[in-house]
Amino acid sequence: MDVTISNSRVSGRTRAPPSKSYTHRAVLAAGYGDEATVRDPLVSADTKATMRAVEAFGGSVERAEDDSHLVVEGFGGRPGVPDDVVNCENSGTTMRLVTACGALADGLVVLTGDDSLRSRPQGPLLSAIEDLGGRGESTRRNGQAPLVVGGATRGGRVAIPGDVSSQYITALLMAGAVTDEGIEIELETELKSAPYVDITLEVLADFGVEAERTDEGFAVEGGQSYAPEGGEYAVPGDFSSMSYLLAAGAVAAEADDAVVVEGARPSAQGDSAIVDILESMGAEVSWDREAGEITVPRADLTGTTVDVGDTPDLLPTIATLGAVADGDTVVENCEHVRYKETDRVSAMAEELEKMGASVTEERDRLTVHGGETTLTGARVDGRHDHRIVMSLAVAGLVAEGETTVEGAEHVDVSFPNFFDSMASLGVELRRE
Ligand SMILES: O=C(O)C1=C[C@@H](OP(=O)(O)O)[C@@H](O)[C@H](O)C1
Ligand SMILES: C=C(OP(=O)(O)O)C(=O)O
Repeated sequence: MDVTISNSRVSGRTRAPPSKSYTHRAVLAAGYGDEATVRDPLVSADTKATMRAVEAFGGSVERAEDDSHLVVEGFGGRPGVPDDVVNCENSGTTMRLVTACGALADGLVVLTGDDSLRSRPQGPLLSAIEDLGGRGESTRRNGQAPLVVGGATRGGRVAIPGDVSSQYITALLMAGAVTDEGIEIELETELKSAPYVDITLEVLADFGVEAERTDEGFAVEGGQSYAPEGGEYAVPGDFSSMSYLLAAGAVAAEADDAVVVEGARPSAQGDSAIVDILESMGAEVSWDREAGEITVPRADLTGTTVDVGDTPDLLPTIATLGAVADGDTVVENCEHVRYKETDRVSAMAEELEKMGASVTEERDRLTVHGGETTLTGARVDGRHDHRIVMSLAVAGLVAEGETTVEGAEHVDVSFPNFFDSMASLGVELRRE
């Protein structure tokens, strides 16, 4: 599907979808347990992949008709051996979390995914599983999926790099809790995307599982059981998804009106940094934390410098904001953003350039030279990547003329009703 966006003004209220990261963890945590209800889940292409994996391991996931909750019957600690290959489609989180879970099976589990997922790095997690006495192999021996894992790993001590994906740590902590020996993780390099491990520790604690940060990394004891208090777990709103709505307000709100985004209760999400980033660019954002509402009026944005070591998913949003702002916006510490659904550093540089922006790309840094030209509508490629699609759609709000984003259906990965939300804020768009 292509979506064509006209230069538009926005105003009114909208609600952020539930968090993808929390939903993945809650569904798998419930899978490791006996039974739990997950309230306000994100039901999207990626989280459905995790739900199917829980079913493949012997659990079941029943969706309420209105998707207001899920009832998950778990596989009770140790996963069964699936009848078939587990297809994680486009979801890195699913593949990493399910790889470590699959290594607990008393048999072999085969994991695959789409073209994008089969090009993302899994090598450090496979090596960690082998070091823990399990089997962790890439069929092509290139550290990428398809993967074969299993061998009923008992846990132990393992060293792993922290600068490729924090999802390896999340995966080992979640699986480690049900091993015999527990897992101690030593970080060989600095941890990037660290707030995502904080999210994991928060969800584990809410499911009654103890894990901790140590001097060397992280540790989880074995022999634990997953069970949320009262049998229920509620998912908070998603700040990465929210970033597009807030950015839309900052670049295109009506002169006398603002955009109000609901579902913004504080949580461990690093991507709530979008509020500070917008403020540092000159937007007057107000966040009522108790009500969970963020209000953003339009602002004349100025460039800023952002280190995205902790917040890789914000890079596409910041790049778009930088293209609209006056002066340079520098995104630093972004090499790990190249290992996502696509290389998002290059993707944003090349697609914004098609709209007339001036951008300098370096391995670990992206500089958007704002204010040099006005953005012009163009035909841009969403790169089969939900975040590239949504960021380019926001740029389209202020570009002269029409912007067509190709492959816009990929928003279904994290924010299935993104274009409905944009239309409800007043964006003029056509889906073809
Ligand atoms: O654990 C998670 O839920 C995620 C961790 C991050 O990935 P990395 O740890 O690979 O940077 C992030 O980019 C991804 O969207 C979601
Ligand atoms: C990188 C992302 O997710 P995943 O790693 O789960 O594919 C994302 O949502 O931006």
